[in-house]
Amino acid sequence: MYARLDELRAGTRERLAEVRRTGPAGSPQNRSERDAFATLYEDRVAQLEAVEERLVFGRIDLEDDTRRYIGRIGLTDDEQTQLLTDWRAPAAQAFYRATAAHPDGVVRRRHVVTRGRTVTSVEDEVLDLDLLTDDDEGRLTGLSGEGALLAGLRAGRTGRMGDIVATIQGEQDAIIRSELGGALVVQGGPGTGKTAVALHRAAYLLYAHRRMLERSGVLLVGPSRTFLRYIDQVLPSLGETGVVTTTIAEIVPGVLATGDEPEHVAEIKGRASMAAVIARAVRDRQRVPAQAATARIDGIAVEIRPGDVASAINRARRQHRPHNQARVTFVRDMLGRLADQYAAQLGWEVQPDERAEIIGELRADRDVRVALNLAWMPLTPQKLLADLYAKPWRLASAAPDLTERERALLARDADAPWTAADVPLLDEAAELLGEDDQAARALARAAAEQRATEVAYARQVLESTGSGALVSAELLADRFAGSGPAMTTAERAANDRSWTYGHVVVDEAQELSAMAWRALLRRVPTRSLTIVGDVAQTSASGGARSWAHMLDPVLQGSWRLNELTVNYRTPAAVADAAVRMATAAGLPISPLTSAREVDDALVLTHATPGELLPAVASRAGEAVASVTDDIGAGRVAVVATTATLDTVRDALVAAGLSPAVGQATLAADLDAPLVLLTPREAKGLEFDAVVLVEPADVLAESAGDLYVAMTRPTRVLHVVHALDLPAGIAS
Ligand SMILES: Nc1ncnc2c1ncn2[C@@H]1O[C@H](COP(=O)(O)OP(=O)(O)OP(=O)(O)O)[C@@H](O)[C@H]1O
Repeated sequence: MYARLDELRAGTRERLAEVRRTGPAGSPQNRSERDAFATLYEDRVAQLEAVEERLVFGRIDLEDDTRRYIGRIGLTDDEQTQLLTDWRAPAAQAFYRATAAHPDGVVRRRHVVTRGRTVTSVEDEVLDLDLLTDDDEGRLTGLSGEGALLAGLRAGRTGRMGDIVATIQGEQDAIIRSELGGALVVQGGPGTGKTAVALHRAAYLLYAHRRMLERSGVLLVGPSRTFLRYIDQVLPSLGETGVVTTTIAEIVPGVLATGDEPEHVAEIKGRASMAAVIARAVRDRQRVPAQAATARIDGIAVEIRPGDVASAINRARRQHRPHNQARVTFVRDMLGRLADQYAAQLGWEVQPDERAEIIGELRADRDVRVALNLAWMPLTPQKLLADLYAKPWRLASAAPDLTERERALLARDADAPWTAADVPLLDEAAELLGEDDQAARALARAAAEQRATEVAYARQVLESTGSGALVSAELLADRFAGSGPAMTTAERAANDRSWTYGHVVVDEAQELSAMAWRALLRRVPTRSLTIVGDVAQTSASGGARSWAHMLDPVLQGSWRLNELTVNYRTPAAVADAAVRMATAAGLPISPLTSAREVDDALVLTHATPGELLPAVASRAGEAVASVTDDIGAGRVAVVATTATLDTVRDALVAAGLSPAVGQATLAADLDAPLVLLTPREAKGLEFDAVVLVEPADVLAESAGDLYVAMTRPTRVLHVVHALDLPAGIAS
């Protein structure tokens, strides 16, 4: 298999070199065509490089005496005989699904473990009952490929999530291969593989529906940049590089949300009722003046009269177009009325070209412009929202249903930085305002004609080179058309606010506010979604405690629920303590079975208030030393509330430990052996060992956060406390 892989790599590199050798000569059309082919081959080289580790991980022996090897990608030899079956192909499904009760034609399943290009072990499961010996009996139930699975789970954390293709379990496989259409919700407790499943599903859908998804693209939404960095190697290792990843805070291109704000302010901004507030704020910018204004053009006076403005506004609104586009109608209408006033004063019959001239003069007149702008202001989303927050009377008019106190909480300076919760509101505003798109529409018409020619040409090229399996004519035409380096679908989608994706995957979806859902659903009109999360791990006060409560209003009840129940991350003793705590705190937890036991996985340390911090430092030091001893590397996190973060850091530094701190050190934090995080920053991540500081403080902020913090470690949870332990932790 590796020999074949090497051949393919060499062949693709040769073709790439050849394309590059043709040099920069030729027409622009030739050049962009060459760039497009170069990108195509570069992508292929990158894909072939990325599958080096564990290229082959499985084999199934079938009833008809055939054998099928399962791996990261499909490989055929020169005669097109299948050497390796892509894990996503229908022919690979039995590898994940077959059980002794439903063997699906499989008599034996083999898990192959490799290091580099060497096979280090194989593990067989015999599914044909007739071939079983008594010793095998016990292995009929439980986890598939248990040895390979447990070895994978025991390995030290690297600070980056890895893929799980070799050991996907039955209940996970069913979700990964679930049909593309509709909204699929995956609920599961901590460590049940929701993130892993979401990523593998994205890779699966791109494989199974490539024609459809390669041009529209797949969007993956995660809770934070740290989290996106944590998972950023998984899709490339599965041979997929074209997925756009983002957070809600980054969903509007060009808007940088760097500001922070209290939870209760973000909660107000996330309410569904804010959609109506934004809509009213836009309408408020279409105003009839209290008095007429007068403008003088060449000594002739024209009046901008309230009655005229009112009727022009009504006519423009009847078009139901976005504010900035409807404004064009409003202005044209008003200029016509003013031209009539002007002409009536001339004393002669005005001819059409003279009338056009008058309109031109009126349009250029400063007083006319000011009066028309006051009546119907061209606006950007940023200007609308900044004015709304900065001017109490605007907010009072747009948000009559908020209390005075709530409105006061929203008040801020016009130049304050945007926060994450502002971004969906900006998106809402962008939708209602629209762009002034006259020029854009003319360009689009010309582009569409050009494109039809390009697609036809690309189809010809593909037919003559036989590259049809790698890329479609439409995609290749897109790349011909891009000037400079050929843009991929992902790059173009990420830069376009109004891009609509073929599928959207949302992780930690329980945190999304109603306004965030509106912004997201705008990007996937087909409602083809994978929504994963855990309603017990919610921390945002605008987030969900029940999927129905969150999703029914936005998806009109049209979604299907799947549950994951086996916890692959956390040792049983730690998971049990977390579940007891969560139950005592009344969280809506999912059933959770741990895949493994680890000795001494839960260590409780009680200290006096004065000794708390030294005890934390000493536990952290021990944890770093012990995971380093065990596995040569490893990751340890100290988790503490925001309020205590600084003192905890000082204590760690005083003890000679230098933790990377939370989101502030984005580049360093995931690779550092020791990090200091708040529970929210730790969400979605995992570590070998976690030192949890004063759980009662965490609980006081949010029970969901404590549940998250307790379920991050793969080996050991140290709980260090001076206050009483929250109920349930100590059994
Ligand atoms: N089938 C599997 N084979 C091997 N490892 C697995 C499997 N399923 C999950 N894991 C591992 O279990 C750990 C937890 O998975 P993941 O982070 O996807 O869980 P999660 O449900 O998203 O957790 P949380 O809700 O706590 O963030 C990861 O290290 C993942 O690689």
